[in-house]
Amino acid sequence: MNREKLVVTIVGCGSTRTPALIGSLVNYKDSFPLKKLILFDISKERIDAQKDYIRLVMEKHCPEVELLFTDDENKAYIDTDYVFCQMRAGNFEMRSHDEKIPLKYGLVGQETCGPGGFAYGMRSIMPMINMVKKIREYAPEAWILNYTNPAAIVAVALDKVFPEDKKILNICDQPYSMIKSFAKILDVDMYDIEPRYFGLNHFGWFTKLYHTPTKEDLLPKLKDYLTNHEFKPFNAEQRDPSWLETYKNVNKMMAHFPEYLPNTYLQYYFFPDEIAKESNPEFTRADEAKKGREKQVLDICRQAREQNSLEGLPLLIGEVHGNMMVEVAESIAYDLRKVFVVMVRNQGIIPNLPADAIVECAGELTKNGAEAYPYGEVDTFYKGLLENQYAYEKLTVEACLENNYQKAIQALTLNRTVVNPNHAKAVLDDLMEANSKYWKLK
Ligand SMILES: NC(=O)c1ccc[n+]([C@@H]2O[C@H](COP(=O)([O-])OP(=O)(O)OC[C@H]3O[C@@H](n4cnc5c(N)ncnc54)[C@H](O)[C@@H]3O)[C@@H](O)[C@H]2O)c1
Ligand SMILES: O=P(O)(O)OC[C@H]1O[C@H](O[C@H]2[C@H](O)[C@@H](O)[C@@H](O)O[C@@H]2CO)[C@H](O)[C@@H](O)[C@@H]1O
Ligand SMILES: [Mn+2]
Repeated sequence: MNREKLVVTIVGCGSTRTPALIGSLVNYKDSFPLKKLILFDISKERIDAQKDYIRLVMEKHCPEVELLFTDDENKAYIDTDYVFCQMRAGNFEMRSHDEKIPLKYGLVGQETCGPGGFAYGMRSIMPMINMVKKIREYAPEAWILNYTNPAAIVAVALDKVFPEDKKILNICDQPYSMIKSFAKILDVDMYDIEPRYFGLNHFGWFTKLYHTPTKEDLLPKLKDYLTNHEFKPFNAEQRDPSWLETYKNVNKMMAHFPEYLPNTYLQYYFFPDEIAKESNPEFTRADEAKKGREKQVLDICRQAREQNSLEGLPLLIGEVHGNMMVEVAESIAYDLRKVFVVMVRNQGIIPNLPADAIVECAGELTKNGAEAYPYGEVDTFYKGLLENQYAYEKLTVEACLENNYQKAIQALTLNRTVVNPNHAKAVLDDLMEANSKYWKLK
């Protein structure tokens, strides 16, 4: 395969998902060949923590690829073709506040949903806007593939600020991860499943699962299986308890609404009280991820640095996040028209939802970006849920861009995990205090 070699920049390379992303780039080096890999982060400390492992892996598997590690945003985007963006404004320290503060008020504490997702969105919007501006200074034609969360809020903000920039694609790996889990249950190849899907990011439903070799819709068969089997992720043996609980709640949601298969994130919007009550305010997902993935990856990187070799160390591969990032870029780079659940401006894909909503639906990734399949109108139940959630997203972005406290109260009051304006005010004031370094509303 003789494909043009590319320059890729990873923003937020200090992410503990980066070593596995490097493994995915190695995995796909023939079909997504690199000329240069630029690894950028604002924290030199976090770059240095993983640099040796990454360098050793690339020297072993892709010695021809030029590597640049930098904390200088004026070096990060020179001649780049693809920007993989995975920053976390405020790091896990602020994620922990996002997840713990709402629990003080009996509200869901979560990374991307509810008041935690609101606060995270308020922190992420300006750094993401500044990043796009900086990229466009150096690489006006580069594709910006954004994974930074909360993707729903970030996507609405970037679309509002850069409406004419056609080379920004926001992406979520949860549908991809769920399809991988469906494939294991159905005993088919995940790449033979072509989904149909509708909703917003972290707030959507699978409606069809076409098996491309037979054209059969496998969703009825999967739903039948899930009536008497717990839904488990494909990699259940490696997942932390909170994720297993999350996947199990899909069964619970389908008991009420059996028509479509819900994204796991809908659990927070249908069962907010139960989930808040079952949460441990001393040990939330941020703590679980630090104890799990973060510790495992940093230990491997530390050993590589100390021994200056990969001896006895695994080649980490991103079975979901990393592989998907590369497959998305590959499909765009070489116009492969691969089908993903993508985030696009609605504009009639779902005619009875706001045209400016950023919806999640199935589509093909081409050299011009996502070509979404028209979905059609959604029924009243879903329309009510989605219009309410999009109004929350839109008001959150406006509150941030206008520093508007009242719009923040409206956004949180609309959010299905909050509802009561007394709770909205209490949690907003507490989150604003904790986030005073990042955002302030008047
Ligand atoms: N879209 C999806 O489905 C999906 C999937 C997985 C992770 N994520 C998101 O990816 C991001 C990374 O999460 P993680 O846990 O892998 O990473 P992490 O929290 O381990 O590290 C994030 C890195 O971002 C860096 N950073 C912060 N602000 C930055 C800025 N302005 N410019 C450059 N770098 C900056 C930090 O220094 C840190 O090294 C988060 O936003 C997370 O929610 C999204
Ligand atoms: O709690 P974390 O930090 O482990 O993951 C939060 C992210 O969860 C989703 O992505 C998951 C995916 O759903 C899961 O199955 C597994 O493969 O890891 C993925 C992340 O690499 C969600 O889509 C993201 O938005 C969250 O940030
Ligand atoms: Mn996601």
